[in-house]
Parts: sequence; structure tokens; C-alpha cells
Amino acid sequence: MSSPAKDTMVQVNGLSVAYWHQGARVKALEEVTFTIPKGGTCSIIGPSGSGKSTLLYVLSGLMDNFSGEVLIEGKPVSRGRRKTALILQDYGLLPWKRVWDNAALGLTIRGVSNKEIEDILGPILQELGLWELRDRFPAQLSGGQRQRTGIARALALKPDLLLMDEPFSALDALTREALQQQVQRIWSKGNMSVALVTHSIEEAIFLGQRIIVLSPNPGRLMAIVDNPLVGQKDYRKTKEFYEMATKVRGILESDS
Ligand SMILES: Nc1ncnc2c1ncn2[C@@H]1O[C@H](COP(=O)(O)OP(=O)(O)OP(=O)(O)O)[C@@H](O)[C@H]1O
Repeated sequence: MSSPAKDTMVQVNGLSVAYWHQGARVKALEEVTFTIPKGGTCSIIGPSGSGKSTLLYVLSGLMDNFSGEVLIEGKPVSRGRRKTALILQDYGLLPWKRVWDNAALGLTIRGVSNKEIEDILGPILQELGLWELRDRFPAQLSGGQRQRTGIARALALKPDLLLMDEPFSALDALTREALQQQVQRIWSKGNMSVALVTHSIEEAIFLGQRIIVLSPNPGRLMAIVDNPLVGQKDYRKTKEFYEMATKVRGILESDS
């Protein structure tokens, strides 16, 4: 087993995953290798079917049927890791619970006291602009507000590894950009490692210090692009952002 550096949060070595479907073996990922540093953000981009969601399931510990090595903080990935949080596309909100209770759900399940929940959740809801909406039900929220509630729930658990599967895909362009900006601010505080799956080249570049590019099915590693200007003011409007988008697009198109 290789020994990861102390500043590495995620280390993936030669990861391959296959599913069985109607008696046939369907390859999802083949020999994928990369790392995510502690406190670093990483976008995972690739066409439909390139194994992006599969990769997140493996990192979350939900899927253990793989070959290769997956280490989180130097230890083999496991389902019970309490400091890993996963946010899925449908936000996972319970329709009969108010914003507050939906955001508190993970803490409630862990048996955290109401007093402690208040102390943890208050600042998070404030930061995400949800405080005034805390008594609403999900049906009374916009898509962006629902997504922020899902993010609040994950942040309340104080994860050191946050995994997000296309979290903004259902949102209109402006809401999406505003929310990207908001999560970028939270992440830039640097105490969390983040892996974000996306179809969007723009989103990958706006949010990931490192961009993992996967090939069409089965997903192989096409490139790891370092994106050091992430978080820079008005990055989206710069020449460098445009050049980075052209570079990532070129890599994606080189295998289609
Ligand atoms: N439960 C399953 N059984 C059989 N095959 C599956 C299963 N889940 C995924 N696959 C296949 O594995 C491959 C990778 O799927 P995955 O959902 O990880 O890709 P993706 O890149 O996230 O796709 P998308 O961008 O469309 O969400 C695809 O070919 C898919 O059809």
C-alpha cells in the first residue's frame, strides 16, 4: 500500500468499477488515479456515462465493489466515515419538515441536543441566507433555496470532505452563479476538501482548484488540470478563465 502525504485528503490509485446489468458487465471507471489535497477543491467533469457519479459513490463509501485503492486521510474508504458529507442532485429534503428541521436532520440523527443544534445551525442558515426562511416547508422554497437547505444540512455536520453531485444543475443561470459564488466563499476558508461532479465546464473552472477530466464510457483519466486562480475576484470575467475553459473543452473534445 502506498503511503499518502500528510496533506492529502483523498488518494485514488488505479480505481476501476464495473456494474452487472442483465448478465453483462458494464465498465464505469477504468484505472483512475488522482489526489485531492486537504482543504482543496476538485471538480470532476466528463460526458454523460463517464462514471462521475460512480466515483462520488466510491468516495462516499456507499459503493465498495471496486478494484484499486481509495484512501481518505490515509485510511481505506468506509461507509461509516462521519466527516464525509454527500449532497445529491435532488437535495434529499423531506417535504413535511420545515427548513430548520431539514437542515438539522443529520445532527438530530446523530443525537445532538437541541441547544447544540441551535448553536451550530444558526450561523450556517445566516450565512446561506436561509435564516428568514427557516419556518418554511420545501414546497414554499425556490430551487436555489432548496439547494441551499441541502447544503446547510451537509455543512451542519462539519464535514472535512464534502462530495457534491451536480448540485446546481436544476437552477437557472443567475441563481446558479450566485450560489456558486456563495459556496466558493465558504470553501475558500480552507477547512474542507470538496469534490464536485459537474457537466459544466464553467462550473468546473469556477469552483475547482483541480479539474479531473474523464473520458466517455468507461471513464478514464484524460487530464488533471491545475486551476490556481480559482477564487480570484471576478475570475469568471477574466481572460485566464476563458483560456482555461478553452483548454478543458479541448481535452473533452479530443476523445469524442
Ligand atoms: N446500477 C447500475 N447498473 C448498471 N449500470 C450502471 C448502474 N449505474 C451506472 N451504470 C452505468 O455506469 C456508467 C457510469 O455511470 P455514472 O452514472 O457513474 O456516469 P455519470 O458520468 O455520472 O453520468 P451522468 O453525467 O449521465 O450522470 C454508465 O454507463 C451507466 O449506464
